[in-house]
Amino acid sequence: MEAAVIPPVCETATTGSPRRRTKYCVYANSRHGAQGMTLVTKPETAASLGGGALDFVLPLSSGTTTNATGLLGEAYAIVDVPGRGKGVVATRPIRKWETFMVDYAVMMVDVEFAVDVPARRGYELLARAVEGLGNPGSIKGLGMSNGLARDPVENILRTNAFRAVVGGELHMAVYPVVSRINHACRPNAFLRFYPRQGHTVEVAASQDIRPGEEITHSYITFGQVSSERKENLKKWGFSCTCDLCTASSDEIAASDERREKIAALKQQAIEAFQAGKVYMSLKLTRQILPLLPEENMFQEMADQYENMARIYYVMRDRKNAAKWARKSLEVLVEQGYLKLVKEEDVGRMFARFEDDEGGRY
Ligand SMILES: C[S@@+](CC[C@H](N)C(=O)[O-])C[C@H]1O[C@@H](n2cnc3c(N)ncnc32)[C@H](O)[C@@H]1O
Repeated sequence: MEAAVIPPVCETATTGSPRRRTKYCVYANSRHGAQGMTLVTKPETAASLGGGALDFVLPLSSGTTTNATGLLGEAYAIVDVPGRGKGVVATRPIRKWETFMVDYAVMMVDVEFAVDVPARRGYELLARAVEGLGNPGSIKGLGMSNGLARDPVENILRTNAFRAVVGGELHMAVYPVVSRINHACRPNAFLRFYPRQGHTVEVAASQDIRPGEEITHSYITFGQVSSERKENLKKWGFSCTCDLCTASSDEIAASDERREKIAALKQQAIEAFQAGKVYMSLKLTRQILPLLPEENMFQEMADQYENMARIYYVMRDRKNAAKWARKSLEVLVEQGYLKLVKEEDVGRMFARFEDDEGGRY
């Protein structure tokens, strides 16, 4: 395919001493992937990525097709969700752990750009970055719900961007389809990022999802109680209307109680292990395991199974240590982080326990 890389357009910051003023450029390739790709970054960062910065090979997963509005798979559709703008719903049953969506960053902006470049010129460069895409509509149509932004592209970045490290520098990255997925405090899906593969993100189900059901992921760390979630979602600028936050006060209180219990047990298990009370630590960790599914805290399972393996390892019970190590690795396979469980992975886990001198839980 003929390349469609436009010559970079640059701007030098007006802050800092004249010799050390940072330069930022817009690099765009309108034919990268389905939508194009645009990068607003320092020339050194672009250079560190080599010639392939805007020319990643984008492997489309099966079941994913492209159309004018973005990467659309047959498993989901983007629809209006009352009170939450747009959202994503399942159009067929999605099985637990199934990977049903793949998306790519189409726009990445160095986080320091907004601080270093004066607003008016910065907004011009951002607009140019969007126009450099093969399909500017994939960015322009995204949600804007940030009350502090003074420019539409800034608003889109603030509402939708994820953090991404590009050439060692922190950037904001926008994914046109994944950005449509709303937050839930007990979500039914999760994201796996692949920064070294063209900043791809995959979305997988953490439970069975019915047709018509909204697909959600968590914008914040899992397992928080309602008051903490409210505080942490403030920086996203919305008050959450997910199923858990709009449940009855009894249900919210029961969930908070379970989450507090899990947090307390985790803390006590660590303290017992560190004090050399391994039987106590084992007993406490065993109590955590059945509580996790009740809050769908699936992303903790592998860690807790690994903790079981570590405790048995320190107790010199190699048979049980290997059993729990395998269980932990099996969870990572189910969740798509690992291809398969190899015996050498169990050995590697044990070597890690040795390196930690059994001291770290
Ligand atoms: C990344 S966007 C998600 C897609 C967005 N709804 C759209 O129309 O494109 C984040 C914005 O969606 C809305 N949103 C996401 N999850 C929500 C929730 N649980 N409750 C209320 N609003 C939510 C908020 O306006 C938030 O700033």
